[in-house]
Amino acid sequence: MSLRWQAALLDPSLAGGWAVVHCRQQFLVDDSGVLFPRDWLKRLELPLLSEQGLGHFDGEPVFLFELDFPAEVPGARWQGLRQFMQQADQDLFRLLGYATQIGTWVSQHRFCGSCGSRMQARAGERAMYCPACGVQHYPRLSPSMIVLVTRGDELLLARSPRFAVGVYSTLAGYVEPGESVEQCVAREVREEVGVEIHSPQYIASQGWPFPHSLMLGFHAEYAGGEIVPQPEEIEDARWFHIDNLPALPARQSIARYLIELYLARRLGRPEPVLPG
Ligand SMILES: NC(=O)c1ccc[n+]([C@@H]2O[C@H](COP(=O)([O-])OP(=O)(O)OC[C@H]3O[C@@H](n4cnc5c(N)ncnc54)[C@H](O)[C@@H]3O)[C@@H](O)[C@H]2O)c1
Ligand SMILES: [Mg+2]
Ligand SMILES: [Zn+2]
Repeated sequence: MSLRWQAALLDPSLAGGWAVVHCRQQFLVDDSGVLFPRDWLKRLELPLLSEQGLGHFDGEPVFLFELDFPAEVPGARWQGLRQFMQQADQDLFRLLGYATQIGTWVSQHRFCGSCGSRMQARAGERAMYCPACGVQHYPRLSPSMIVLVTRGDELLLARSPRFAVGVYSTLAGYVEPGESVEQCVAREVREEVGVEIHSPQYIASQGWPFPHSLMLGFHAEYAGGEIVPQPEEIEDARWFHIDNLPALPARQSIARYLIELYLARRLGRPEPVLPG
C-alpha cells in the first residue's frame, strides 16, 4: 500500500493545511487541482455543513469542507468523483474516495434518527454523537458482494442500464440482514440472471465510495440454469468467450480485477494486482 495518502483524525481547530471541498460526490477544482490552501478557503464564506480532519497527503494535513450545496466559486468548477477515478492518480482517488464517504456520512447524520436532536462530532474518534440520548454513529459501510461466474472458457457478464455504452461487468449486490456473504452471492446471481452456482471462492475486497460499499469479491463456477435477466436491474446478460470479451469496467475496479485474474489463471499469464 502506498504511503502518499494516510487517513488520520486531525483536529479541525488547528490552523493551516490543505482542504478539499465536497458536495454530493463532487469536488471543487481549479487550475491548481483539487487541494486548496485551507486558510484561503475559510475566507470564502462557503455554505459549510461540517469540517473534518481527514489525514495526510504527501505528509501534509488535509481537511474536508462539506458543503450544504455546490456553491459557485470564481475560477473553480465542480467535478464528479468518477471522473477523478478515471483521471487522477490512485492515491489522490483514495483520498477523495475517503473524503466522499466521510462527507456523505456527516451530512446525512446531522440529526439523531432516534430523538431528532442535533448530532455532534465526537472528539477522539470518527463518530457522530447525540448529546440528548447517547446514540452514536460511525461512518456508514454497506457490505456488498461481487462475483465473476464462469463456465470453462466462458464468462457470465451483464449490463446495468446505468453502465456506459457497450460495457459488461460482473454481478454485484448488497448483503441483506441475516445472510452470509456466500448466501448473498448465490441469491444475487439467481435474482439477477436466474443461474445457479457452485460454492463461491473468496478472492479479495475493495472499499468502493459509490456511495459507501465494501466490495467482497468472488469467483464462482456455473452449476445450472439458463440466463434470464432480471427486469429493470439487468439490461442484458450473456456468456462471453475469453477470446471475445466486450468493453470491461474501469481498471481500478475489483470487477475488472476479478475478470483479469480469471483470464490470467486460465491462460497461464502473470496475475494482475488489485489497485489498493
Ligand atoms: N468496485 C466494483 O468493481 C463494483 C462493480 C459493480 C458494483 N459495485 C458496487 O456494488 C454495489 C452494489 O451493486 P448493485 O448496485 O448491483 O446492487 P444491487 O444489485 O443490490 O441493486 C441495487 C439496489 O439495491 C438497493 N440498495 C441500495 N443501497 C442499498 C443498501 N445499502 N443495502 C441494501 N440495498 C440497497 C436499491 O434498491 C438499489 O437500487 C454498488 O455500490 C455498486 O457501486 C462495485
Ligand atoms: Mg446488482
Ligand atoms: Zn438522540
